[in-house]
Amino acid sequence: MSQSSNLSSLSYAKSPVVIALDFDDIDRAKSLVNQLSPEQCRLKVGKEMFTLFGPDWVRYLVERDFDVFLDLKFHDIPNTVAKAVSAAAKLGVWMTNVHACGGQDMIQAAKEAAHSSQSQAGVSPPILTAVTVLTSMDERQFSAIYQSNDIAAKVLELALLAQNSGADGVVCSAKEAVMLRERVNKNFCLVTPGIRPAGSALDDQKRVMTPNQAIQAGVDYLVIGRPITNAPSPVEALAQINASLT
Ligand SMILES: O=c1ccn([C@@H]2O[C@H](COP(=O)(O)O)[C@@H](O)[C@H]2O)c(=O)[nH]1
Repeated sequence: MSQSSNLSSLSYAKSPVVIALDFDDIDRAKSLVNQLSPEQCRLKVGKEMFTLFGPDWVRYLVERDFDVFLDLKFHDIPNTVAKAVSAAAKLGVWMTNVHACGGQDMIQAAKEAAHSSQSQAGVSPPILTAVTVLTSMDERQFSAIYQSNDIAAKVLELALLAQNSGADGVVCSAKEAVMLRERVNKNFCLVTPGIRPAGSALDDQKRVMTPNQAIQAGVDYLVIGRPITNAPSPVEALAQINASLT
């Protein structure tokens, strides 16, 4: 089945897969991007590629009409985060994010910055998401920080804080999606890294689900890096993931 016919069986105009482009070699990244189309996937630029290659790399992807998630997880005083989000919005990114534990004032400042910058730049404002508890955390690591084993309760607390502060959604594990879907607004967006097709290496991810389990749990966007980028054929790996979504 072709990639486009795989997608036509879904209810999305575009695939919900966001490929995490975590490369230290820009030529390898470009070679992959040049084999992809904006209907097959969105693209995520994180700390590694942004630090190595900067805003020009983001512009390269935006100019090719990809929805770009700038995943820099801002966490600082409100003024600093607002200015960083404003800069991201002016790059024309589709989504950017902050850490929810930066608090209400920081998230509100980020949201206001996203909206005011987009009107100056004449582009749509980026979706603003807030990171709850990293998907690389298990109960052992979590309890060393929070003196509790209840990751789901902290994810819910941070998601409600984010929602009440104006964020459009959260980054969480798909394991928390069913619980969140019952408690957050219908259009609050759930973005989930820690996605592993059955049989894939977990790497440093701890709270994982398969792509289709995540979609069934109510996730909006699946962030997937190494299972695609380290595959013998990343394009084929993406096609198989898209085809697995029901
Ligand atoms: O809680 C989080 C937040 C962000 N990430 C990012 O997602 C990708 C996941 O890549 P994989 O190779 O599929 O593990 C990566 O860029 C992380 O920085 C996350 O994993 N968990």
